[in-house]
Amino acid sequence: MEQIVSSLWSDCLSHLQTKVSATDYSTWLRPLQADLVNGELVLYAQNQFVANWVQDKFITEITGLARFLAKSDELQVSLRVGSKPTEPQATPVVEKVESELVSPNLRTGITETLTFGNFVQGKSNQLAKAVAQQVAANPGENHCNPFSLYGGTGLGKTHLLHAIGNEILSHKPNARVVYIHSERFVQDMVKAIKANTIENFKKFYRSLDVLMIDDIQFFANKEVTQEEFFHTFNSLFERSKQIIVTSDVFPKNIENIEERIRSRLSWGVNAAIEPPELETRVAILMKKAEERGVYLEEDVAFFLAQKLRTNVRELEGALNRAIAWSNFTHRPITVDAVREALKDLIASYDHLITIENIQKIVAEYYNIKMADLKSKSRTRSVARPRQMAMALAKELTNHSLPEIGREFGGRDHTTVMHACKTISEMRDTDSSIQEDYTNLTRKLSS
Ligand SMILES: Nc1ncnc2c1ncn2[C@@H]1O[C@H](COP(=O)(O)OP(=O)(O)OP(=O)(O)O)[C@@H](O)[C@H]1O
Repeated sequence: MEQIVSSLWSDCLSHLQTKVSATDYSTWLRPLQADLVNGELVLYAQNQFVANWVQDKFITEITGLARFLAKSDELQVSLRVGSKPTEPQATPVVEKVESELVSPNLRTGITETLTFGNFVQGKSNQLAKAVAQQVAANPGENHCNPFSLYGGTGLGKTHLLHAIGNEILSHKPNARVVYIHSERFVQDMVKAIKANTIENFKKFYRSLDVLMIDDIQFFANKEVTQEEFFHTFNSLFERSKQIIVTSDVFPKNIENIEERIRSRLSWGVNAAIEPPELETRVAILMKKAEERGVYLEEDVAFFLAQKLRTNVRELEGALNRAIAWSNFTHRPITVDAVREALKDLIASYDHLITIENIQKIVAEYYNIKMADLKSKSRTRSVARPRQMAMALAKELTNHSLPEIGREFGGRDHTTVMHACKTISEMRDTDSSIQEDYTNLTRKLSS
């Protein structure tokens, strides 16, 4: 028991040493004495001042680490003033913690809620997901090691890493699996060098079963980190331990990373993740809303998915804003409400749609000439599409009414206003106009 506590606490100290300054470590943390009392990790400080300081500044970090290392989410950590009693106190609860402490497992940085189950699959990410599932089923197996996942920002790379981690741990709860963002890896390494604990750092990363490093492009120009990563990579790879990295571009094209690392990253398997297509964006929104216990109408999901086209993180952010707005105002989330609540965000996307583009798509859709939309003709076959194009220009761009009028053969702003009003009213009463409107917005936004 004594040995278990001291090993848990010394492991905690080794990690803390790489995370806090050398002064903090030697002043506040190293002098603490540890004991297990009724299944709780009790830290003894020599006086109240030290106890308060550690409580304020370090208790969250210590608790997190102790739970990871003990693999017990229930492990409590508390501070007391004084010295550790010579006779350790034990109760049956200790048995549980004790058995957990001896296991060599480690689960660091993995978010339990990011799983394969809540990763929405579409054409853009199905290969990446399939390879990720294969890696999770057979970590360390040669042809999938290393696994490099690459693609633009906010497209689900990190989500897939966590999903792999969770899947592996669900089958092998004792596996030592670590997820770390590359910037954090660099920071921890710098601290370890300063604190003279780099050997612990190296030992730690080389002892893992699965190492996942996110956004590895941040290693660019960091020669010392690259050197350490290179040796960690070799050490893990030689022992068939799984390495997974993500990057914003194809690994061979990451700039300012040593060639020997780039070439190693292409040894195994790589998969790209692309921006999701409209239907997948809608499905993601519906899933995220469901996870938050919110019912989202499909037309709202379509509206948001049409507006925000390239980044799932922003799409999710927009949904969160809409939900917050609805909670705050006690109003339901409708298309009009979302349009109003997210005006600024939507406007930033709208500049991508031009009046000229709208005229072209509308003319094609109604099989008329673009010039007709700008002409003086008042025949119905031209006037209605013109009104539709004006309404879409008002809806999907940031142009003012006079600006829109000018682009339609120099018409007055009241004509545009009238067109918007007519189309809006007809959408409520005439299903074919509503259908045209939906089809056209989809064409313009995808
Ligand atoms: N297919 C998907 N299904 C469900 N959620 C998704 C999907 N793709 C992305 N997300 C969500 O979008 C958000 C952003 O994804 P993530 O953080 O994984 O992006 P990333 O590709 O790692 O971005 P970055 O390169 O900026 O780190 C997360 O909340 C994630 O859960």
